[in-house]
Amino acid sequence: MALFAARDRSVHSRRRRDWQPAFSPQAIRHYEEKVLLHIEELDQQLELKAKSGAVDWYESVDWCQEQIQARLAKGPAPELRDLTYYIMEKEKENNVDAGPWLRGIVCSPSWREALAAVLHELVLHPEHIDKLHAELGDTCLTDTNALAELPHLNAVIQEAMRLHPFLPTGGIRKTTDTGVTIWDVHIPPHTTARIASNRAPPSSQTGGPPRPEMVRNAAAHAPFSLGKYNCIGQHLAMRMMRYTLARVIKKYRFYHPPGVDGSEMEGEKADRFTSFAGPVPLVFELR
Ligand code: HEM
Repeated sequence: MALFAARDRSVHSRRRRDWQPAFSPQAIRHYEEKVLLHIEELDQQLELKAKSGAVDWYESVDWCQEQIQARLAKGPAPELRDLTYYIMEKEKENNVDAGPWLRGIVCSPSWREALAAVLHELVLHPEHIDKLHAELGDTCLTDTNALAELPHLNAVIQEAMRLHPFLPTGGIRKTTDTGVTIWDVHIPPHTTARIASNRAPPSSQTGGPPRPEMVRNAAAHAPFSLGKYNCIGQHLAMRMMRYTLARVIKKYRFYHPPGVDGSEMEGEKADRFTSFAGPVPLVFELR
């Protein structure tokens, strides 16, 4: 059973405690060496295609994921500093075969779709591409601390995740023996509830990312969910996104090819974004 599906609190906490060391800052620093190699490969793919016209963003990301799938098929590197090996070994102790759903996470639609959302919003609001390019300036593109300090880069990522939530309907939660009252609504005991994410107005109405003056309560935006079941990979995911975007923005210009307007990811269609699997055609040009 996948970690997030473990509804028994004590089972979940025990398994999550086992996972925690795999997401410690030291462990993440170690994976980053590998992540940066994959970003380098993605960049090479983009550069090749930039020379030959339109690029479907997913096609390049899929290529990277195929490389990861192939590596997983060979079996994870048998050392405890390898994320997949560590988790599979820990889950074996819990009698769980983590292989199938771990593959789902590592090749997760979450971060690739979050990145597609950022690129989509940037193409609709290209003035932010220029602003990000200026903000990046001489920043070292592999310095995670420096990238984490860039306010516009982080605001753009957050705003794109708000407009295109990975889980538009929120995660599933079950009430305990007493039920729960939220504002004036009582949810009875032992009831499964799905919490709707904040429905965001389309970016054409908000003027695109980011609009700090529109933020009334920053805590209302929780793209990685909250509490004991929140995303354990969120710091890794944010770092991967910052590295990838910094590289792409620094090196390329990108826009929709003629006849494409991005409407596939807007309006009502955006509500189905989680399962969005269509092409995201963008033209990439070397700066
Ligand atoms: C932008 C990228 C990502 C987004 C938006 C995201 C979002 C989420 C959300 C909303 C949840 C909570 C689900 C719930 O409430 O039931 C979750 C859980 C989880 N995520 Fe992520 N995630 C991302 C990337 C990752 C990565 C890169 C990893 C690991 C390498 C990861 C591993 C997990 C795990 C293991 C859980 C279950 C945690 C638990 O139940 O204790 N996620 N994620």
